[in-house]
Amino acid sequence: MNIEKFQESMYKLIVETSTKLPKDVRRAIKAAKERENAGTRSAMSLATITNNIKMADDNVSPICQDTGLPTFKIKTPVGANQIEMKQAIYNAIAQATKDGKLRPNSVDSLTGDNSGDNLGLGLPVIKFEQWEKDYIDARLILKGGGCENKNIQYSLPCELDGLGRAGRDLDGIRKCIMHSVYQAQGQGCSAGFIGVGIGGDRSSGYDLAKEQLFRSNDDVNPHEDLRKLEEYVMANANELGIGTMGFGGETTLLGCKVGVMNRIPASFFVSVAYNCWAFRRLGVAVNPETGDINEWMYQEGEEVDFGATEAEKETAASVEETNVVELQAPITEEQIRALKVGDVVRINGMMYTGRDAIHKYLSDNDAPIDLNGQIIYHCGPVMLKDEDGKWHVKAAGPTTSIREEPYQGDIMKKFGIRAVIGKGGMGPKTLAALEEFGGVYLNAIGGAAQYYADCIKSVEGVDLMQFGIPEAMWHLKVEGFTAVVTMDSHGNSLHRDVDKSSLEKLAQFKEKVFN
Ligand SMILES: O=C(O)C[C@H](O)C(=O)O
Ligand code: SF4
Repeated sequence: MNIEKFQESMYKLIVETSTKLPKDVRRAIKAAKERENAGTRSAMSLATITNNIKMADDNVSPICQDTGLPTFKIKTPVGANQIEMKQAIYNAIAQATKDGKLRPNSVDSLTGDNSGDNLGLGLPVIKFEQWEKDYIDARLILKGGGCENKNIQYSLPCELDGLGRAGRDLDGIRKCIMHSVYQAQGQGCSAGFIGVGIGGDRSSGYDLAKEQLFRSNDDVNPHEDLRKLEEYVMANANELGIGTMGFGGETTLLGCKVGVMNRIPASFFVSVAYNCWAFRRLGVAVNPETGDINEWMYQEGEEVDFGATEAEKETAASVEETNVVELQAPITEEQIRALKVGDVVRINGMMYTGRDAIHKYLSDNDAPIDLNGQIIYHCGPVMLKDEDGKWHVKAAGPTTSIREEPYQGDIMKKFGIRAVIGKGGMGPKTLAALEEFGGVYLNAIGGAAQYYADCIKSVEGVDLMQFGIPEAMWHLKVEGFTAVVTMDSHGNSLHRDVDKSSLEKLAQFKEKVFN
């Protein structure tokens, strides 16, 4: 095999997967967009999402800043040198990271050190299998952390919120799947895709669930019962009304694929792998002699192009109908108290990134800069340094805020921070702090990393670089950065409301459907 050529083919697969959504995923997003009523928050979010997909296409830049945990599934003809292929994949991963197509995402679990090149113990994941065919089938999924955290595994029988008992039968499985969509809310950047694995043990069950994410979203399950189950979930999950980013709306789920394997008598697992709308998985058929790509997978059918001008117009139009407030830090308590859930804010000026490592750090240490009246952005961007040592933002969407729940309220009070931007919402502790102190939670559109990178006009500095690129505190100057107030200083939370109403709707699916 021409291994240099194979490495080049793997590099192409990585770049294409990170920057261009496959056609089956685009079709699902397009259909969701057509279902959503113009002018709603969900419609506005979907317009931002499609606009972002288009920008990623045009810029050949990551669709989302979290380029995930790369997982390769490779089938090789008997005799192919898998050791050599593995090294070529490592090289291609390191190169794609250097080129800003992947965020350095490989972190030492104990020390927190970022390897900087996406390599390290156990990463990337590469699963080889041999087969009788005469070509290499190489598939890649880049599954981000926010949606990965919303995976869930049920051990039947069990009691489920809203649904009651789930027994060891098809109907119990049905309840688990409906519950899995409910518990994800908008935190995994809904609308999402789910892969479900029935049976196995805890680890093979999850593997089976993830395996389902490699099926085309348009296929039909050949197993009769599973086909019925998939169709049932697709027909009913949207009734939960969680909507894009958990804003409420018509589309919550874009795909559901279910697989089954045997189990041992005592165990009955239903494992669900949740994937965000930024469903980045592609595949190629490679010639085992030349290393060239013969064919791309998941690319049947017409091009689904999200025309930028049309999307931009729609985004702008839906924003105009809402109350738009301009914000510039430092922000006063009075300005914050004037904001209400549902308002759209447009931010100009400075904001500072802070996510997991920074929140932990700030709870024990002083801030490196004066944060009084400032805005914290829950974001781990993709950054590149040019020859002059200047940093450039390549992708910069929000991260899931709920992880900072234990710290957020205390830190806002300690440093006088008036606004935090993130996605998926926060819990009761933060809501109480916002009310007491005069703060606001702003929801940006998860995954819209190109859209927000475009709003960032310059990088003015960086602190705490020892935490690595995604976790450092970046000083960003923005223009026209748009987000929605979803938690205000009057005790209102859109997230709490959508959770409550979707739980009520979930209870409508309590009655037996399958025997
Ligand atoms: O790590 C990130 O940038 C985001 C993460 O994928 C998330 O959804 O929270
Ligand atoms: S931020 Fe959202 S879109 Fe990006 S990887 Fe995380 S869950 Fe997916």
